[in-house]
Amino acid sequence: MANITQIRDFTQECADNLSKVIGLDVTVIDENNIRISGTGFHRELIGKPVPAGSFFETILKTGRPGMIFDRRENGEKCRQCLFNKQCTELATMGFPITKRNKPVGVIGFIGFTSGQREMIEKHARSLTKFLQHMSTLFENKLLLRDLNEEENCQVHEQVTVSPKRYIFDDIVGENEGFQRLIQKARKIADSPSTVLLRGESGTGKELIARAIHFEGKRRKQPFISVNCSAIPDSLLESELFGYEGGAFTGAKRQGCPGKFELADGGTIFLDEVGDLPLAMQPKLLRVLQERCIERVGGKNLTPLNIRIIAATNKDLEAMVKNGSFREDLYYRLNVIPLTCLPLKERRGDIPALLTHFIKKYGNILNKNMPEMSSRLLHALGNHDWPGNIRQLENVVEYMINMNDTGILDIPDLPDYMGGASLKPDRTGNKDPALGLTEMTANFERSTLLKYLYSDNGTIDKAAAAKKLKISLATLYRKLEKHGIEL
Ligand SMILES: Nc1ncnc2c1ncn2[C@@H]1O[C@H](COP(=O)(O)OP(=O)(O)OP(=O)(O)O)[C@@H](O)[C@H]1O
Repeated sequence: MANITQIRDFTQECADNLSKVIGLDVTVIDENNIRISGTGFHRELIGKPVPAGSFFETILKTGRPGMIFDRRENGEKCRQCLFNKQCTELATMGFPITKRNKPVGVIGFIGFTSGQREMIEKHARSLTKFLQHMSTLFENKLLLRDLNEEENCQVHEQVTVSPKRYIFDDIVGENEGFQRLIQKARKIADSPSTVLLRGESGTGKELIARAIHFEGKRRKQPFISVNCSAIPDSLLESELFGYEGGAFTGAKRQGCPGKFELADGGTIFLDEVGDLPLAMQPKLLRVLQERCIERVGGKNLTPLNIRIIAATNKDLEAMVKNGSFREDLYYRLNVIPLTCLPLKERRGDIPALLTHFIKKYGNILNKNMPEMSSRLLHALGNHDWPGNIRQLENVVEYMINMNDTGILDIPDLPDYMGGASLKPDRTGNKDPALGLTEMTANFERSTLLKYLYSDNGTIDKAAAAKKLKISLATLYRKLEKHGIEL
C-alpha cells in the first residue's frame, strides 16, 4: 500500500509551485514526522525529522488542522516543541493528509516575515480551504497508486503498471542501424506524438518504449503496459476504458477506471496492437482522435492527457490490405514509426549483449561472473536467434544457473539450442534441401564468423583476414555480402 513518501516527487513539485504562486513557504511531513518536501529554509531540512513536540506533530497526532497567527502571542501551541527557542517562524498553518480517514502526513504554509504573517491572518479561510484541496489531491494520488498495485496483481498479468524504469543507457547495442533508432527515439522522448514500434518478438520494443517514457517529460507519471493479445476479447473494452458501477453483472459497485484512465498524465504502451480485435479498433481510433474515453455503461466523456506508444510484430500494411486492420487507425498510429532490428541483422552486438546478461544474471543469481569460452562465443555469434534478444537472455540465464566451472562452454547450452548444430565449425547445412551455392555461402559465412573472434573473444578483422589468407578489403566485401555487421 502506498505511503506519502512514495509520492514525494509529486508533493515537492506541488510545494514548489504553490510557494511560487502564494508567496509562503510550504512543507510536507510524513506519518513518521519526517519532512519529505519543503521550500525555502525547509528545503534544507528534507529527509530530517521535524522537532519533537512541534505544532505539525500535534496535527498529525490529532488529525485536526490548526494555525498560529503570531507565534509570539500564541506561544502555548509551540511550548512543547524542542525547537521553540531557536524557531524563527512567525505564523504557520497545517492541514492533515489522510488516507482512508487515517492521518498519514501534514501539509502546511509557513511565514517568516511580517508580510507573510499578515497574509496568513488575512486569508486564513481560503488558505485552509486550499490546503484541504491539496490534502485531497495527495490522498487521491495515494489511492490511485494502491489501485495500480492491486490491479497489477490481478488476473490479467499482461496488464502492468510496472516500476521497471529503463533509460537509453540501459539499452545495449553499437550497431549503426540500431544506434540510428536510439537517436530517433531520444529525439522524440519529450514529444506527445504517437509512436509505432515495429520489429520481431524479443527485439527490445518494450524496452525502447519504456526508455522513451522514462527519459521524457512524463517520466514521473505512470507507464501502463497493456498486452492487447493476452486479454480476452470480452474483457478488453472494460480493461482499456473502465466501467461505471452496475455496467454489467459482476461489475464493482463503484465502477473501475480502465488502463487509459490510469495512464492519464503518462504513457500507455499498447503491445501487440496488431492483435486488437476489429470491433475494438474504432474505440481506439476515437481515443487517438479525441483524446477522451467513455467508460463502459457511462454517459460522459473523460478527457485524457496521454501519450500512446504502440508496438507490433505483425505486417500491419498487409492487414490493412486484407481488411483485418483499419486503415484510419493504422495512419493514426503510424505517426513516428520506429523499427527494431532482429538480432541476426546486428550480430556484432552479440558479444556486448552476452557480457551485459552475464553481469545481470551473475548478480541476480549471486554467482561470480563466469567467463566464456571462445568456441561458445563463436557458436552463439553464429546462431540464428529466432527469439532474438529475449532468447539470448534466456540462454545466458540458463547457462549461469547450470555452470559451476566458472567458464561457460558449449555443454552448458540448453538442449533446445540443438547442441550439435551449434558446434563452432558447423557449416549450417542442416537443411537437406539446400543446393551447393547456399551450402557454400553458409560455410563461408560461418567460417568468417569463426575466424573473426580472437581467442579472448574480441573481434580482430586484420588477424582473421591473415588467417584466412585474404586481404582486409576482401574480408570487408564478404562481411557486407553476408550482412555481418561488427
Ligand atoms: N538492446 C538491449 N539491451 C539489453 N537488453 C535488451 C535489449 N533488447 C532487448 N533486451 C531484453 O530482451 C528482452 C525482450 O525485450 P522486449 O520485451 O523489450 O522485446 P519486445 O520486442 O517488446 O518483445 P515482444 O514483441 O515479444 O513483446 C527483455 O528482457 C529486454 O530487457
